[in-house]
Amino acid sequence: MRDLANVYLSLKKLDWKILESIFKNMWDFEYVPSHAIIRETNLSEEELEAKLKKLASMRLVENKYTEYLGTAFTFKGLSVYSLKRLVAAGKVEQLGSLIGEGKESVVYTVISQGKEAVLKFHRVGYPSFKKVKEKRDYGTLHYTVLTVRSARREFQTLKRLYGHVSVPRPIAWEGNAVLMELIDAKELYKVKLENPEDVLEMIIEEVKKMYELGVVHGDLSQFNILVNEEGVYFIDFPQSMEVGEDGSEEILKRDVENVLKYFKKTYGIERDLKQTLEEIKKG
Ligand SMILES: Nc1ncnc2c1ncn2[C@@H]1O[C@H](COP(=O)(O)OP(=O)(O)OP(=O)(O)O)[C@@H](O)[C@H]1O
Ligand SMILES: [Mg+2]
Ligand SMILES: [Mg+2]
Repeated sequence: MRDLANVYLSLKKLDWKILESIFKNMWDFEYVPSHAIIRETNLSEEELEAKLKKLASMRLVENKYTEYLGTAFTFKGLSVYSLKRLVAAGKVEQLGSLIGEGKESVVYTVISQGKEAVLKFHRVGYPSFKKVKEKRDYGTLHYTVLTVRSARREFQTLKRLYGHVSVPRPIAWEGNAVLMELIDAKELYKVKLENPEDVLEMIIEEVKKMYELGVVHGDLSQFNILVNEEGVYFIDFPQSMEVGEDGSEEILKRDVENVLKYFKKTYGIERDLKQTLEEIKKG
């Protein structure tokens, strides 16, 4: 994913058409059959096969021969195509630098409407999709469909919270990519707080507001809270849940417990879990 800009620039019009066709059809096929792409691109069988081989050598697609030739996006392929859609929509002008590469995402800075912003590419279930498939029954959906869902969930949750809770402003969502405001702040675990009691209160206040808006973060910890002089910010929402959804109370408890444990371990602050949860839930 480090060479995303070069890959992007090397793709020709016809390559983009093929990627577009895979995107359109990936909801219905684990491997999109070549005939579906041929119908949309007017390429011959031989031309398409040659193109798909080239795209596979660039690690943008994975081809599979069964009764017919089928193809599916890799994480990189879906990401570069999602970027293309954001560029086409006028949301991204320039790709910046890679600022984070984790299990579940690759995060870049970009220039969006003249300002620096964050572009997060989701990759849930990648690369061990087979395991995911065994655990929960997704039928023959390709894992790329799951990454799109995860991106959509993050975008929708940010939209719901922005303006009420301290989260980055969501700008756009395409494919597995979420474009949002860049927060100039550091992860909580990297910072030595001078006023940890106040910061903990601010965090609990925000969790309470989220709860009032019907959202449970789902992955709250010192890694997904950013802090600067002005306050605290919450990021990383693909696991977010609706209040009232099955299991959401347990997840809320885990979220709050993570935060309280961190403040106890790092700053020796004692705050009762049960009481804190009651505070969050009382209107
Ligand atoms: N809006 C933002 N502003 C500034 N930095 C951000 C923003 N969004 C993400 N980051 C940075 O990118 C990192 C990864 O983002 P995020 O936590 O959303 O993804 P992740 O999938 O949890 O990554 P991981 O696989 O490491 O768990 C963050 O820890 C943060 O450093
Ligand atoms: Mg994170
Ligand atoms: Mg995460």
